[in-house]
Amino acid sequence: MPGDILKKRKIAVLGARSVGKSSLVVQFIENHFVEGYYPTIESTFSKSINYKGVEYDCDIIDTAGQDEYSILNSKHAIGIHGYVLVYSVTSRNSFNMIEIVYDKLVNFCGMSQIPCVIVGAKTDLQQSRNRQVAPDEGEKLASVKHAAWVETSAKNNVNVGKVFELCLAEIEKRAPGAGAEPPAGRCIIM
Ligand SMILES: Nc1nc2c(ncn2[C@@H]2O[C@H](COP(=O)(O)OP(=O)(O)OP(=O)(O)O)[C@@H](O)[C@H]2O)c(=O)[nH]1
Repeated sequence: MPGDILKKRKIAVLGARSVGKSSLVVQFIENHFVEGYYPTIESTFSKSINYKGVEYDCDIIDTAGQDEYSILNSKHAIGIHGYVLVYSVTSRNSFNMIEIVYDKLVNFCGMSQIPCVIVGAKTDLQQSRNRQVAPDEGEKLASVKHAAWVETSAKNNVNVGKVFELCLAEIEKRAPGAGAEPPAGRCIIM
């Protein structure tokens, strides 16, 4: 049965520096929160994710923080099935970076949209520091970009698993034949 075949999916996590990309990935993979800040060069993690009864063998690529002048690394666009674009709800600049990174990706891929989830991270800090990005701004940007959107706290483990479920949902709804059973006796594209 097609549902029994392990499907490989590559997900890249991008966004400005220090927005919490690594913390989100580490919380998801290793179930703990990293308090200190250790700038990432690049790390790849593997995890099997069950989504709608199908087991997906996922590579999650945690990338170095970007700024508006960063050149998109082709490794983060070629062979990637879906994207997690992270901003911090306490940083307007990091929110502005989402559109810049998104536009670089669609230009590079030559597509009008990409499977993507936009993540507003560090919601636990909204009380102590000023929240700079309102939830409806995140939601609106996501709707313009045909992306999913969610707010998270890696520290309190809020919505961390949901990020990757939403990403798989975005990938699968654009997959060839999505929503339809593959015709019997034909090849299935993995
Ligand atoms: N309070 C709080 N702090 C967080 C959260 N997520 C990350 N941090 C802190 O924010 C800082 C940066 O987190 P990282 O996960 O290293 O950020 P990053 O985006 O991977 O950073 P780069 O590797 O530079 O791109 C660290 O001190 C984390 O402990 C969160 O949900 N809540």
